[in-house]
Amino acid sequence: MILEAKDLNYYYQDGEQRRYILKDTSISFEKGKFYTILGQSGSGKTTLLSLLSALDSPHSGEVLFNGDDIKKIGYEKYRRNNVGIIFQSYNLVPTFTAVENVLVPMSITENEIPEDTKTVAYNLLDYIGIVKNKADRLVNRLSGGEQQRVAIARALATNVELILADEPTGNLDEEMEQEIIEIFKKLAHEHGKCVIVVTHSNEIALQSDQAFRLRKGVLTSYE
Ligand SMILES: Nc1ncnc2c1ncn2[C@@H]1O[C@H](COP(=O)(O)OP(=O)(O)OP(=O)(O)O)[C@@H](O)[C@H]1O
Repeated sequence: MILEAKDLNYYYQDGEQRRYILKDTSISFEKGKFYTILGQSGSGKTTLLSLLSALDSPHSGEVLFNGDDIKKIGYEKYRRNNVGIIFQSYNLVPTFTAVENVLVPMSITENEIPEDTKTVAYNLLDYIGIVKNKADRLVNRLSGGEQQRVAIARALATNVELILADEPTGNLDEEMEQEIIEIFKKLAHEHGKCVIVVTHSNEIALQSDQAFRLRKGVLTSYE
């Protein structure tokens, strides 16, 4: 098991009341599989993803990466070395080119990466479908689908085994959505990554190896 969440509780205080977004939520993930977590808007998908990626911490419960509590690994260290995150709104640096965006995580990771980082970054972008002349363009001069690809390449840049994505095709048309889904499948099935996508799209859920549904703070298997 590469990633495990155990009895996660997360709530907002509403006057005297606690409004639970996650209630005793447990879930586990293996390498080589493409997972989806399906839920309606406001169901807590982003919250769950932010706990799995150490962008936030639960009120109780724990997240284990390869059996180690990510709190013990250190949230920052875990983010720097173990997980690639793809955000709904890409979160790219707009004043950087595509290749410069991919170089950012490479400059801060402690993972072993080849010395010629620029070549690695260009190759990664090319693999994801961003050719050289687009790789040298400022990211805000690229289309939404292209920016999403750059965000995927950036998430892969530190050679992590775990990829987490928040509604990664939310801003894309159907054709582009399918291309991105194919990339996720390939990363899981050909490169052995663990890919976890939160989404409200049934279409993506149907194409994943395993799907869960999040509703009222409770996770169930989605058939
Ligand atoms: N600071 C806050 N105070 C109170 N409630 C909050 C706060 N931030 C988020 N929430 C609520 O927590 C719930 C879960 O939010 P979350 O962003 O995890 O949902 P989501 O499933 O990702 O939704 P979407 O698909 O719309 O992005 C929502 O009902 C939201 O209104």
